[in-house]
Formats: sequence, C-alpha cells, structure tokens
Amino acid sequence: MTANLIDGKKIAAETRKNLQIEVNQLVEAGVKPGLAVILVGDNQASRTYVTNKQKSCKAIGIESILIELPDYVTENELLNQIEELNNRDDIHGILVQLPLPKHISETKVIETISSEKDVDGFHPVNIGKMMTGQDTFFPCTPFGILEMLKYEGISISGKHAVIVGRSNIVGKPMGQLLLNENATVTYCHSKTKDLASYTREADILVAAIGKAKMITSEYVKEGATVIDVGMNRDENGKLCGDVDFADVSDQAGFITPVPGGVGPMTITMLLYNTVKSAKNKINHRNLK
Ligand SMILES: Nc1nc2c(c(=O)[nH]1)N[C@@H](CN(C=O)c1ccc(C(=O)N[C@@H](CCC(=O)O)C(=O)O)cc1)CN2
Repeated sequence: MTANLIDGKKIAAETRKNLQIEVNQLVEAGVKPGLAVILVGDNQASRTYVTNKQKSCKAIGIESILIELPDYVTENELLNQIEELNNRDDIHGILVQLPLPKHISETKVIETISSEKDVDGFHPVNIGKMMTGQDTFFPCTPFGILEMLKYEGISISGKHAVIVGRSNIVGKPMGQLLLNENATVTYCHSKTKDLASYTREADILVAAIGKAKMITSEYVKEGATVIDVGMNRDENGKLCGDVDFADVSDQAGFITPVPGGVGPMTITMLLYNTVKSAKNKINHRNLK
C-alpha cells in the first residue's frame, strides 16, 4: 500500500486565499492587520523562518514589521521592546522567534507579550484557555496539523493519537488539541521505554522528536496517519523529517512530507491568528 500524501503546501495556499479575503474586509472596515516579529541574534534557520513569515504576511496584505536585536541584547531591553509593541494600536500580533540566547528567559518573554496579541499561542493565559476548551490563539504548528487532518477528512474522535515529543510549542499542545477533539492521547518522550510498542498502537502518529528519519515502518501500524514535524538534515545535508518517508509510505494510510507538510501550515496559522486578533479588535470597538 502507498500512503495518501497530505500536501501542506496546497492546504496552506487554499487557507491563505480565504484569509486574504478577510484581510481585504478588515482593511475596508479601517483595520489593517499588523504583525511585529522580533528576531534576536543571527541564527540562520530562525532568519529564514522570519523572512518567510514576513513574505507570507505581505502576500495577503498583512503589515509586518521586523525588529532585529543583537544576541547580546539584555533581557530587560527585550522586555521593554515588547511592552512598547503591546501599547501600539497598529500592532495586532507580536511574536518573538525562538530559540532565544541562553541569558534570556523564554518564559519571561512569552509572559510579557499581551495575551491578546500572542499570535504564537504560547502565553499561559492562552494555553489555559486551550486546556479548558475555550476559543483562543492556538500554537501554530499543532493548530496547522489539526487543520490538515480536518481538511483530509481524517476522523479524530475515538482515535488513538500518539505524540512523540513533549515540547511546549508542539508536543504538549498537540495532545491537548487532539484531546479536545475527543481522541485518546498518549504522550511519548525520550524516557519512554519500548517506544515502538506505543507508536504501533497509534491511529494518528505525530513525530516531533528532532532525530532524522527515526520513525521507520516498524514503528507504524498499517493504515495509520503519520504526521512529521521534524526539520533535520540527513547524512547528505538534505532537509528531512523525523520519519523515514520512503519506508513509512508503504505502511501508512496518510503521511506528511518534509518539506511541504507541516511547515507551510505553521506559517499559515500565524497569519490566521493575526487576522483573528485584528477581528477581535473590531469586535471590541463595536461593543464600546
Ligand atoms: N516564535 C516561534 N518560534 C518558533 C516556532 C513558532 O511557531 N513560533 N516554530 C519553529 C520554527 N518555525 C516557525 O517559526 C517554522 C519552521 C519551519 C517552517 C517551514 O515552512 N519549513 C519548510 C522547510 C523550510 C526550509 O526549507 O528550511 C517546510 O517544512 O516545508 C516554518 C516555520 C521554531 N521556532
């Protein structure tokens, strides 16, 4: 059997078209959605992601500003910069590209961003709302994965979802979003013993491990949906995921590629959250 490909690029393009219509409507109502992106230091991968985020904003009419800070910026200087953006009326979304240099606390940075402008969905208020099933900004990567599953008509309710990886930005919120959709969720991580005994039970397997091609067909149940969040380089320096795509394609029912799977949806959901924040602003204005 050869798995059905979940084409993230295609789903992202369709979603962005719909978002562009919403942006046009917002502009007509006098609100141009604005996103501020803060990049600290000179990590090449982070720079590429930030450039892609800005290009994607521009393509659908979202105003985006980039604030570049040197890697020796102090934590206080960064927090002051965020406070300034919190107070700007033309900025509806703020994100600080991660990871940050070691002398800066990610927790403090995330907590300083106004929860109403936290389009990354990392603020504890937004995480709490997600955990209690409320509408809010959801973290972009797991939110994008959820949208891909829905787009493909893959049912989630009653299914066993196994998440490999427990990061705050992907693994943990992924499990919560799938639980909210009535999946039975198992979390696995670096200390899990006999990983394959869990992953082979998964109807939906999400690999967010950070190890090139680690998930081979022995880890996958026949017909399972396999979502690859990995972003690694293989032995030839070629971009690859956490899943051995060629091997697992013969075993899975649905599979995402790397590149062209989860990545484009991550950026799309950032655009979605920014538009949502601008819409919230209009709704608040109309309530006054
Ligand atoms: N503040 C944040 N920091 C980080 C996040 C995040 O959601 N918010 N996630 C990741 C990086 N990331 C977005 O920031 C991201 C990673 C990868 C892609 C992507 O489109 N990948 C492409 C391939 C890109 C390439 O060729 O190198 C793909 O999969 O097709 C988008 C966003 C960590 N930091």
